[in-house]
Amino acid sequence: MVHRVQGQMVQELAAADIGAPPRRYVLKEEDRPTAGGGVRGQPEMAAIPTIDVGRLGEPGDVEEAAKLWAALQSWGLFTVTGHGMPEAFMDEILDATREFFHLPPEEKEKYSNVVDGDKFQPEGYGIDRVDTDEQILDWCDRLYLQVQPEEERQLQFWPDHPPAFRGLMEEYAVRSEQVFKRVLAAMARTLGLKEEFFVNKVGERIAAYARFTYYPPCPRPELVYGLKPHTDNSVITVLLLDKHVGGLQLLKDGHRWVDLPVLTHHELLVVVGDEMEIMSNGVFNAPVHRVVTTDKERMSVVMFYQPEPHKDLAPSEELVGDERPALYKKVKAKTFGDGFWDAFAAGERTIDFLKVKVERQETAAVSSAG
Ligand SMILES: O=C(O)CCC(=O)C(=O)O
Ligand SMILES: [Fe+2]
Repeated sequence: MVHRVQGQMVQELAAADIGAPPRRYVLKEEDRPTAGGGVRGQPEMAAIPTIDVGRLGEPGDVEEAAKLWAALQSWGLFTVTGHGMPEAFMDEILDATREFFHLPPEEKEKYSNVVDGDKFQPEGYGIDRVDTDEQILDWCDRLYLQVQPEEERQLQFWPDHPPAFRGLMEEYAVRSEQVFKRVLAAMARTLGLKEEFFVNKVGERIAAYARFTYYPPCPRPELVYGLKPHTDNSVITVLLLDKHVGGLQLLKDGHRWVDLPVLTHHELLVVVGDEMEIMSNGVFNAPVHRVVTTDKERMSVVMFYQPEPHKDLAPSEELVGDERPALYKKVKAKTFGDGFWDAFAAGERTIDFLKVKVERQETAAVSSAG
């Protein structure tokens, strides 16, 4: 893949008071958030289920587990309470994120994701990868860091400012992983499997990546995406969202965009990712989602949990049978993870881009005709 010169930081563009977003950001009419009419397409507000993760795995959690199952089947995501994180701590993380993005450009560029002149690499600060001149760019800047396993941290990309940033992220990595593990155990149990089932599949040295996204105020929100439609490159994703400004939308039933509510009570959001879709043989599906912008700045801190890179990703045998043949081919976790960046730049799902879905011949039709 040829890496083009990476574009400008969106935050600087927005600060230049340009009136309208440059051509590189403007969506084709049919892709705009307003397609379907009205402000932001006037999507409906999703009634997202809330799961108390503190209750999952405790005696008598039957009701909570049933809610989890229903949430996964109808939405592929849910909000989370009972995560044990103090409110002040969650606020501090979002405050530190805001402080980082509000640093002068030259301070942030110390952590640039462009190295050797024009070579993009995922970790660090910048915009997402630009592969072609035709690619329509998202209205956001981001900082991307591997946080687990600890030995894999590339601390040269971890901001020194604000000074609290590193300590907060170290603690958040631990606490967020607890949520991840609890949810993973509960998901296995909803399938009648042992609670270690998925944890064993992904390995003990789970990879966690943090994405801090900054969506600058946009002068014409109806023309751009904050973040284009995608599914997550994760087993599951744990999100800490801006508690003042919304923008996250979900594609429901394959055709209508619904707004996710602003989470004002220190809830987290958990989203099923592509790797879980494959491992569960499509019993759990990764929801397509996107972010639309407004005239206000917005932030999110998102943790992607991925299997150890050498692990195979494949439909679990326990979830494959005559009634439900394997829907996905086996692929190395690392191949899938690397493929995500190509797919994302191209605006495609990794599962489609890497052709991981099993193409079934029309055997039923043939045999019934024969
Ligand atoms: O900013 C958000 O609300 C969601 C971001 C997201 O979907 C992602 O980082 O994968
Ligand atoms: Fe996402």
